[in-house]
Amino acid sequence: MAQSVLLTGAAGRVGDAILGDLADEHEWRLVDRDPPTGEQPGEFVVADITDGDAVRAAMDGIDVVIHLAGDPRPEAPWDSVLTNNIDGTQTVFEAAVDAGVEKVAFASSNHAVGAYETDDRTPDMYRTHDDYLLDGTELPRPGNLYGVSKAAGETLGRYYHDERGLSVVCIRIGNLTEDHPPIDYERGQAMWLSYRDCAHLFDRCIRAEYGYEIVYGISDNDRKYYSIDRARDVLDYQPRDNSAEHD
Ligand SMILES: NC(=O)C1=CN([C@@H]2O[C@H](COP(=O)(O)OP(=O)(O)OC[C@H]3O[C@@H](n4cnc5c(N)ncnc54)[C@H](O)[C@@H]3O)[C@@H](O)[C@H]2O)C=CC1
Ligand SMILES: O=C1O[C@H](COP(=O)(O)O)[C@@H](O)[C@H](O)[C@H]1O
Repeated sequence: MAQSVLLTGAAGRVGDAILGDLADEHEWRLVDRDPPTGEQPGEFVVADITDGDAVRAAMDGIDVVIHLAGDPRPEAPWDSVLTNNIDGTQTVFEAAVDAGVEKVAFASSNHAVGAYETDDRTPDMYRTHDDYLLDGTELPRPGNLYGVSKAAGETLGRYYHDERGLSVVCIRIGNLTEDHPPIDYERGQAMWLSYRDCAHLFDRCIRAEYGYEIVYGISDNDRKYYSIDRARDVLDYQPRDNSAEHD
């Protein structure tokens, strides 16, 4: 059955990947502070996610929220991540609970755990002979303030699940690129997420049943230091791409 889905950050790259494959699969309401370019698959609300009134209005009649909006730069300064990523995410979770939304999928990041990539582990952990693996049960270990903001978003999700009854899945997205994995970048190849696997993963977040989860969002790359077992088990994520199959 089609569900009513609110997609924040719809005008960005991850939003583009999701809507590229799923435009006809659900009833979409799109939110971004940047106005749309071209035709959209649903109502487009131009709003900032830190504007509580606008976010509450956008939640009306919504079953599921995919929350992407935020500053995606690993080098983003504290004032930006505090406003866009932490305050904005709290505003979205709070409005979702108030509106009786069932589930929220939160775009977390590999950078929430970037500091596990210590000097003694790298670059081996990016290569197939190495078996170092993070599975989503480890504590956050950010290597920058952007990663801190994503860990904060995951913790907000934990609170809104435990105390406010929301189903929440946090996707620690790897490196999304269109058509092929990053070139000459071993780390990016190990955490590549293809556009079609990205769309499929978020489709599973819309359709699956869960309580509170943290999963990694990468394709089925030969070398991976993030496990996708939890995404497979809980969401029935079945990726089709593998960075090793590209030159
Ligand atoms: N692209 C990637 O490989 C990865 C992305 N992510 C996360 O996924 C999400 C989406 O990332 P991308 O699509 O790559 O970034 P993007 O910059 O292409 O898209 C983000 C969108 O959010 C909007 N936005 C930002 N702050 C906003 C605010 N306060 N109110 C309303 N709209 C706002 C922007 O206008 C933009 O359209 C981000 O939260 C990012 O941290 C996480 C890991 C990897
Ligand atoms: O969270 C994010 O991660 C990806 C991959 O990180 P990078 O440091 O290897 O580039 C990044 O491209 C994206 O912009 C960011 O939001």
